[in-house]
Amino acid sequence: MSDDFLIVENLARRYPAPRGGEPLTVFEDVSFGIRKGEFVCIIGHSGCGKSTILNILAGLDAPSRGAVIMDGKEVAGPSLERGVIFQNHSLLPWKSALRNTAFAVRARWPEWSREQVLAHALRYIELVGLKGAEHRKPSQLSGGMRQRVGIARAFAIEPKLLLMDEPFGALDALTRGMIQEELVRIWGDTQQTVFMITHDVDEAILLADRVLLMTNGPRARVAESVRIDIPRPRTRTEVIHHPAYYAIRNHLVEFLVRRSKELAGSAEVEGAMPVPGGAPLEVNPAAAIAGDPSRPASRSFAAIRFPLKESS
Ligand SMILES: Nc1ncnc2c1ncn2[C@@H]1O[C@H](COP(=O)(O)OP(=O)(O)OP(=O)(O)O)[C@@H](O)[C@H]1O
Repeated sequence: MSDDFLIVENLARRYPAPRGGEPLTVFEDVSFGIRKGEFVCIIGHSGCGKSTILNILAGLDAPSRGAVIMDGKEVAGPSLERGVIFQNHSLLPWKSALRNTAFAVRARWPEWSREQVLAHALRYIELVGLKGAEHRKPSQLSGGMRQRVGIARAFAIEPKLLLMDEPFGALDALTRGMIQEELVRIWGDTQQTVFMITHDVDEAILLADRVLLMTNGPRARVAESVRIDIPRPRTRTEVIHHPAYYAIRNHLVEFLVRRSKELAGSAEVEGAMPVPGGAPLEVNPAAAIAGDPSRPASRSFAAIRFPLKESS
């Protein structure tokens, strides 16, 4: 029996065809596990079903087939045990940064006193670097600051599982980099279990313990689970100098450019057969160069962000 904290078993999501006909199978046979305290990113082309999977993990959507088990219990609806951060932080516009965070904290621990709630919320506001701006309303904050409030709010309720749907997608590169590093630090402090969608290969390498790679839809599946074998703590500047960095990066980019399409919709393609139970193939691109830091790193890919907006 698996000792994973989160178990995703043979998940499929189908939608009825708009005018009769064959239903649309967005993904099927999606199976993976996440250990407690693990940071897992998922990458795949636009439309393969990443947000749908995240919504199912959150309990905001239901699968057509399969199940999600968290901490031994089947996920059957939304719960404060799972915190979600979306690209649009959805803050309450009439409440300050502190009150937005406190609002969630009160919902999580209704028995707490007002002082306890505010002190707890303030701790997380400080953790995301917003001390001094805690009384500002969302309209008085920059996009990056608003996203930090969203992160503070999600971490403050100390969910058992934190789900993030492209949380930095709307931010400029500089702000994005700063907040990514803050997230690395906060995650290091809190050891949350995290599942995050990103289109940014470098972001995934900086943040994740493992990256799940999805084939193109329809009938998408998680084909590979790629280990990011780079020691922590990681910083953006140091991570790119690690000997394993380009091996990992090239593997991820190569999957997205070529194999995500080749493996799409078919488990019969040679090399694409998932291991029994639909679990993804375990890959460690760093293993080949482990113990050989002198090996020259290939730099064959320039900065690439996904999606490339293509169907299968
Ligand atoms: N209610 C619905 N009815 C029919 N099809 C739907 C519905 N909701 C989503 N879909 C389809 O499901 C597919 C997966 O959508 P989803 O948003 O999960 O993809 P994604 O991988 O997160 O995409 P992106 O990277 O662009 O955000 C899309 O093709 C979408 O058109």
